[in-house]
Amino acid sequence: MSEEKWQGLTLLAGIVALSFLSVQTAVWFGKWDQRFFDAFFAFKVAECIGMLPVYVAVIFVSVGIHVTQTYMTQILSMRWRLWNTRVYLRQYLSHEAYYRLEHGLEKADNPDQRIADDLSQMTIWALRLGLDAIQAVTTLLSFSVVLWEIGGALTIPFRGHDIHVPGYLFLGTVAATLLASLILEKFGAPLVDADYRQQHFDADLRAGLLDIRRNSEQIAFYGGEDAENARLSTYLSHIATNWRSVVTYTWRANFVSGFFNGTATIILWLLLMPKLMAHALTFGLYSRINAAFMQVRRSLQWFIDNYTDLATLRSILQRLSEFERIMAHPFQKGITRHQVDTRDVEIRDLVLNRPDGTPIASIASLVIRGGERWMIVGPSGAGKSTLLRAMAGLWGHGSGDLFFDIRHAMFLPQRSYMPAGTLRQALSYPLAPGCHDGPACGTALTAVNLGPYVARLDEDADWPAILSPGEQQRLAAARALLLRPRILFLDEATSALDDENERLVYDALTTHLAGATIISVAHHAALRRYHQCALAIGPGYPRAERITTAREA
Ligand SMILES: Nc1ncnc2c1ncn2[C@@H]1O[C@H](COP(=O)(O)OP(=O)(O)OP(=O)(O)O)[C@@H](O)[C@H]1O
Repeated sequence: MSEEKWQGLTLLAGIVALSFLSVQTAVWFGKWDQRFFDAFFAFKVAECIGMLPVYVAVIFVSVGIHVTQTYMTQILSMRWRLWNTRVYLRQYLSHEAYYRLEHGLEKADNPDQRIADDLSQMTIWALRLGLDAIQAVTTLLSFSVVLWEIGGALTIPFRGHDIHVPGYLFLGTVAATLLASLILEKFGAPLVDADYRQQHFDADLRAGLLDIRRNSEQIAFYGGEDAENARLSTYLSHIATNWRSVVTYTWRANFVSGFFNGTATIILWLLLMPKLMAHALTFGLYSRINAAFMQVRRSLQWFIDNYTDLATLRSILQRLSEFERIMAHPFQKGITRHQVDTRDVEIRDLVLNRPDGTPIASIASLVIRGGERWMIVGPSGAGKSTLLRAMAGLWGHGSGDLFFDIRHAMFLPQRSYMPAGTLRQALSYPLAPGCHDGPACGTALTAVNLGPYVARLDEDADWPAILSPGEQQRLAAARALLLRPRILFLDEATSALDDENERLVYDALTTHLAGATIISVAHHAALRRYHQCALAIGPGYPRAERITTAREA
């Protein structure tokens, strides 16, 4: 077991031990109360004053126990949250789980919220409720014994016989509390469903707001404020409607529990009547019975009082386990990739299907020799990007085998990712910013006509917003120049460029990456001259065809 886990378990054991101690101090206070009030009402002033120093000392210890327990719980909660989040992040960021969650057959909504919020909520709720439950059980056990012992037996005369009911105070308390709890459960149950729905509606609103942030420019161009307002208003109205149910159900549940709490002492008084009639009750004894009664009642009622919180925890755990299941669910792997240590790319009997099994395209056996440059063409929707996804291991629907140097291949999509930070970070992605020296970065940027940005390499700015789509595509091409892959796949990676810049980028790629195998998905006919072969796929080409072998480059 890791040191982190040991530390966590030690903290947990410490908290549980403090919880036992805290119950024991409460038991001690009960006994002390009885002795003190008996002396108090017997006017034994000196005895009362003599008992106070011990009382103060035990208060000191009991407060210390309580605050230390809270402190340790907070530390454990944070450690557990960090540990859980690290585990989830590792899973989320491995085997393309983040991609599968968005594009797989089963999607998980708002993964960001699950990792950031649900995990934090889960640790807080699970610890609080778990420790409270332990405390409730310990309290129940300790005070049940007290109530059973000091309550004594009740003798009921019945047809000339005396029936003895042992521990009648305890049994009476349990019966009354369970009855009240059943009534409360009946009134509280709809609140659980309403709370669950509320979380969903809140998440919808958050996701809607996030959509606006992500697509602010597109929405602004369309002047979509009214449409967005209407969409968010719908979410808000769901929240408002459900909120009314939450408030109504809360009112009902609170009323019932408040009424029971207010009248609980009457039940105790009624239970104590036989003792009172037998003159077997002193104020000290009453005070001790009252304290034990309250503790037993509260701990029995704990599960009902926390019914909604337990339901919240259950729904969080449900969401997290669903998320975990989908994360662990691998892509359908009908298409197999094989690592080979050459620059060749070989496709064997490839069939690309949609997730529902309908065919998109098929390519019979084909070998692209190392250093060759191929263009993949075909009408929109023919399956060009899907072919590249299969090459990248992101598409498994279909069958066939792909052989190439997976470890030294690079993929440039149409929209390249720009991480936040400096331009050097964006340029070096996915490697660390220090991997390439200044002159190498400068040469790469200049080669793709981004020379003016060389001086700003270390500027931390919102580069995705500053760089135009065409500049971002050129920056991505510069990444390839720096990374020097053996095989480069481009999926409309120059679609946003004018002819002149597109020519510049392809000139740079073919010159700097001489010897690399380049496979481009592109619509621009002008790009044909940079490729020796073209592979057409689509409905007009049931099998892929080599439509030209002329060396035009
Ligand atoms: N996740 C998906 N679920 C279902 N169908 C999909 C999915 N992704 C792609 N498709 C379908 O697969 C087909 C091929 O899509 P693909 O993106 O590969 O086309 P393309 O040839 O690259 O088109 P374009 O030239 O317009 O970029 C399309 O009919 C598309 O609707």
